[in-house]
Amino acid sequence: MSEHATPRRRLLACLNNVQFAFGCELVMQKMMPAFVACCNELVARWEDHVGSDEAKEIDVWPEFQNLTGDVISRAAFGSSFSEGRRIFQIQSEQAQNVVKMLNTLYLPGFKFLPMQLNRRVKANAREVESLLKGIIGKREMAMREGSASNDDLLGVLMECNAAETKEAGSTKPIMTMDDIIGELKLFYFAGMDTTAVLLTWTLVALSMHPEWQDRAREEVLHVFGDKDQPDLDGINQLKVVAMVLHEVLRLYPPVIQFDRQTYTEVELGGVRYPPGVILSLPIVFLHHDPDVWGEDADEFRPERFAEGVSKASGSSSSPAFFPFGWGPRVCVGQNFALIEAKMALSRILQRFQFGLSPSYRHAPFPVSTLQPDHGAPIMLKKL
Ligand code: HEM
Repeated sequence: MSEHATPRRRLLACLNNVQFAFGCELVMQKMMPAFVACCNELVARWEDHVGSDEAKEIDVWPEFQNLTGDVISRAAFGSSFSEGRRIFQIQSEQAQNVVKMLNTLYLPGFKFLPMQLNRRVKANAREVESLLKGIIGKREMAMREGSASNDDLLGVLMECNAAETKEAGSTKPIMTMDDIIGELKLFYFAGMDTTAVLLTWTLVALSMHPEWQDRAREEVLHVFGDKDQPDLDGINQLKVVAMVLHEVLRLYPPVIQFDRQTYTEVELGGVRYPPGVILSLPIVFLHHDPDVWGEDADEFRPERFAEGVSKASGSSSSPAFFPFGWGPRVCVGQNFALIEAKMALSRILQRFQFGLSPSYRHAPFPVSTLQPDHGAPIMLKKL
């Protein structure tokens, strides 16, 4: 990296290292126990819930939010998991508080008034910061003593930060404590509900299409049998499950659009845009475009992805499948999310048969992600 690199560019380099880490088989191998533990806890809880009854209803949407929150906590903080879990609970509450704030009448300066909600938001923010500072402080000390592990996200970030700081010949760390706290908070927001909605819509789709549920289960049982610790090798062999997840990501992209801002004058589709123009990429519309996907664009047909993502959109020459964004700012957690989803789905398919509850109402609704507006009540039956 050039010596003229700005702190922001170096910070991005750290983030790219995280992307590399999540793409790296060795790091993902180290995170597998966290995934297995959380998925097995979920399956055990569902088994208790169903008991010996014929079939029992469960709203899988909050269940998957808990699962993905737990996974992020464990993957991000390793042994400091319990403090991580508390941070996840507060962050979830903060997200609801933000929605409440957005739903109140906006008055300038409102957020500075000592209202109950404002006080709660500030107290939560202080608690998260202090918990994160505690965890980071402990890890810094362990790094100095040479006893820190780098098999969690915090370890990867701190190790990259130390290496980048050394390379820059700087006496001050490239990423400050506040930067690291900001990145960790971002990982909760970016990685929790996105993966939870992916899993939720997958269970809904497989309930609506039992033939695909059977095919996916057949594959999982073929690869893992009744093994309760699915491994990365097996996860990488799951072709039908991957096709199903891609088709769900196409029909119900968790992030329905993302924006880009021009920083120089650019020409796009014959139109010249000056710097500073915000362009929105409507992922959800592209994913449902019949010109790209064919007349059955709105139908659930995982076989589109049988020959991989690039061949799925037929004759279209431009990329039309963007669930994780595109380009240098593509989602750093896509590998993480897909492994997590495959693992959870494998464990569920091994143990349960499922279908929609009569109380289910299909209402995908964009909040921050494309969420089920009335939850996702599913009937579960032990196999
Ligand atoms: C199904 C699950 C997920 C979906 C659909 C998803 C989607 C996205 C999208 C569309 C973006 C914006 C990309 C762009 O602007 O080009 C993004 C960014 C990001 N995602 Fe994900 N994401 C998922 C899971 C995760 C997970 C599990 C993590 C963390 C463990 C994560 C961390 C991030 C981060 C940190 C960014 C910002 C990257 C940057 O600004 O450079 N995501 N994600």
